[in-house]
Amino acid sequence: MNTNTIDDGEIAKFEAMAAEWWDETGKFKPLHMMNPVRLDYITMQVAAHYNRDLSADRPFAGLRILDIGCGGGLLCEPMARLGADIVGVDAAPRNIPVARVHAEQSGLDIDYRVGTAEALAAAGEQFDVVLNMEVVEHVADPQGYLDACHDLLKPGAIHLCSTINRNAKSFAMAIVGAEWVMRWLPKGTHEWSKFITPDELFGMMTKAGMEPVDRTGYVFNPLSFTWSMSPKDLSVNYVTAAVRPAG
Ligand SMILES: C[S@@+](CC[C@H](N)C(=O)[O-])C[C@H]1O[C@@H](n2cnc3c(N)ncnc32)[C@H](O)[C@@H]1O
Repeated sequence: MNTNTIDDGEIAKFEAMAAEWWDETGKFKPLHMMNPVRLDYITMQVAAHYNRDLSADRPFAGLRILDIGCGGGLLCEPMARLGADIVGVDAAPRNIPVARVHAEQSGLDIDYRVGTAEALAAAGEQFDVVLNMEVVEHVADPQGYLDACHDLLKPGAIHLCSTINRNAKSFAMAIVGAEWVMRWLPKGTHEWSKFITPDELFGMMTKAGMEPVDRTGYVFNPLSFTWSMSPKDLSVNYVTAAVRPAG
């Protein structure tokens, strides 16, 4: 594989915000608000795929999980608490010390590294689960990125990927609403043209060699300020599950 998924402009945006990862009222407020619903989806999909009992003490013990584009570790930490052997990788170097310090303060053992999916894949690393949440809309060469994510899956492993749909509503909600009106994110955090429709994402995953198995929306309620899952409404934010065939 010969790709470079790093978009220097995107990495610079995240470098500038790195200190704010764990500030629930700061620039990553949308991810903090979204986290409970994302985690429900991830835990349910992983538990179902590997037949794990979520009422057990460390239900993900023995599972090697990669969180690619891990940012400050908002997803790595709950995975570590569930017992997973978790590796968090991000292309923005400033994110990694922030993630490491927070994990240390939380008493969690997480392997954080600066890097990319393609570098890990070239090194032959493989995982039982690849988490790929809110990253694909920030990379250069999304197809090359998903090809690398495929290679990072052990045969039979599961890939969970969330992103933002591309349509008039997502422009209104994710850019005008979140960046210009609510000012949750700095203007320019998202480029509408880099958003990906669910069909496009499934097409790229299939081309990469994965078998898509689920797609679900998550929807923001502006009255209750909460997020919920919606199997029918994928008009803005959505998450997908796909597997690498076993043989
Ligand atoms: C919107 S944040 C999502 C962070 C985290 N996945 C979460 O959902 O909490 C996108 C992250 O992807 C990282 N990123 C962007 N391009 C990347 C690439 N090519 N390879 C790895 N990480 C990348 C950014 O540095 C940033 O931390």
